[in-house]
Amino acid sequence: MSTPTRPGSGRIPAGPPARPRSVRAKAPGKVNVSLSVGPARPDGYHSVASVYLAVSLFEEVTATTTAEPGVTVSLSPESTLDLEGAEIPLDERNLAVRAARLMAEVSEKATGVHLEITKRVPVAGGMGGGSADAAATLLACDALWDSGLSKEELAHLAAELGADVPFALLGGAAVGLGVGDRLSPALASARLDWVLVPADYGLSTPAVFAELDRLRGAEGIDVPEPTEVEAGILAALRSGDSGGLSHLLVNDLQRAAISLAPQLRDTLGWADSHGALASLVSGSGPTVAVLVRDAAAAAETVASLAHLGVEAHAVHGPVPGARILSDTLL
Ligand SMILES: C[C@@](CO)(OP(=O)(O)O)[C@H](O)COP(=O)(O)OP(=O)(O)OC[C@H]1O[C@@H](n2ccc(N)nc2=O)[C@H](O)[C@@H]1O
Ligand SMILES: Nc1ncnc2c1ncn2[C@@H]1O[C@H](COP(=O)(O)OP(=O)(O)O)[C@@H](O)[C@H]1O
Repeated sequence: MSTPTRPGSGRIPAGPPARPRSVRAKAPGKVNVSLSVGPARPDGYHSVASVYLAVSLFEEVTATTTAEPGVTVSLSPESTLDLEGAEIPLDERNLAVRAARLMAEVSEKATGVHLEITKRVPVAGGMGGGSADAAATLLACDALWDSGLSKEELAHLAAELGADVPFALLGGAAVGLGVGDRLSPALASARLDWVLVPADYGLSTPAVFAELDRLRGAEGIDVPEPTEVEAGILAALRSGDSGGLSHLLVNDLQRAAISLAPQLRDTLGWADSHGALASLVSGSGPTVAVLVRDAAAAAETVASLAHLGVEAHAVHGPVPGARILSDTLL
């Protein structure tokens, strides 16, 4: 994969372009339909084999050139999440800010930029919301600064930002190997319906991986490779066979997430006794992804949960990866 060259070396030149410009992009959240986790590697990451599915809950990022150099970020009041308790850093730790800075390093015409993020994907929920922000920002800044990076170059930058960022760029369905960043797109056009049940707390991804290591103790674990399970999942995704898929969902991180948040058992149990085809914790959790028969079943499940005071989301997948929505001279 080619590495973009870095003319700016991280320096963001002062001064606005001739006319301010604003680019809006969106990128989807994801569910890990399968997630097999191998042993910890020397760099602290774990090898994984995962089938990713992009779902119809989108983050949006509007990148606007500014007169001041540097990158600033804010959260849009259009966000559908309750952002009160969500711990989203609004400084250089924000994944969108990191994405803009990285893009500035490789863009001749980088300017100061303000990022406004519309949050819809549960924060620290195992659905890759921050990764979607980063993917949308890469695409928006690429357009804003006429960087003209290839898909390959964008994917390379995405992998520098986090294991899940390349998939948020790509979207659809894909098998992820390595740390999840080595992606092979899967043929999947049939629609699958899900209900996403967010929790009112988050789980830290590194903490969940560490808990899995603790629970496994000295168990010998092999580096995961795609098996018949992944092949079966891909076949089910191709044909939209939700019944077949329901027997194949697997997430090695689920027991670690449950160990840290035992109340997850209640959500999984509720889904199984209320008509779900299957349910599993998404990624490192705590969002629970419930596979249902069709859109009507999804609406019924959301309504039943609403009676219990739980706000869930009816979504479907696969959906496309990061896309530009608008590009405006102000
Ligand atoms: C578990 C998964 C499943 O898709 O998603 P989430 O539940 O976070 O959405 C991913 O592997 C998360 O990807 P992402 O959230 O991008 O992780 P990163 O920011 O790159 O890594 C955060 C930390 O998670 C741990 N980590 C992440 C990925 C991986 N394959 N092995 C790991 O051990 C490492 O401790 C790393 O320092
Ligand atoms: N743009 C962002 N949106 C949400 N969280 C972010 C963002 N940038 C950094 N973070 C930090 O990353 C953590 C994990 O974020 P998120 O992507 O929502 O969850 P997950 O990794 O479980 O999919 C958050 O708890 C937050 O501290």
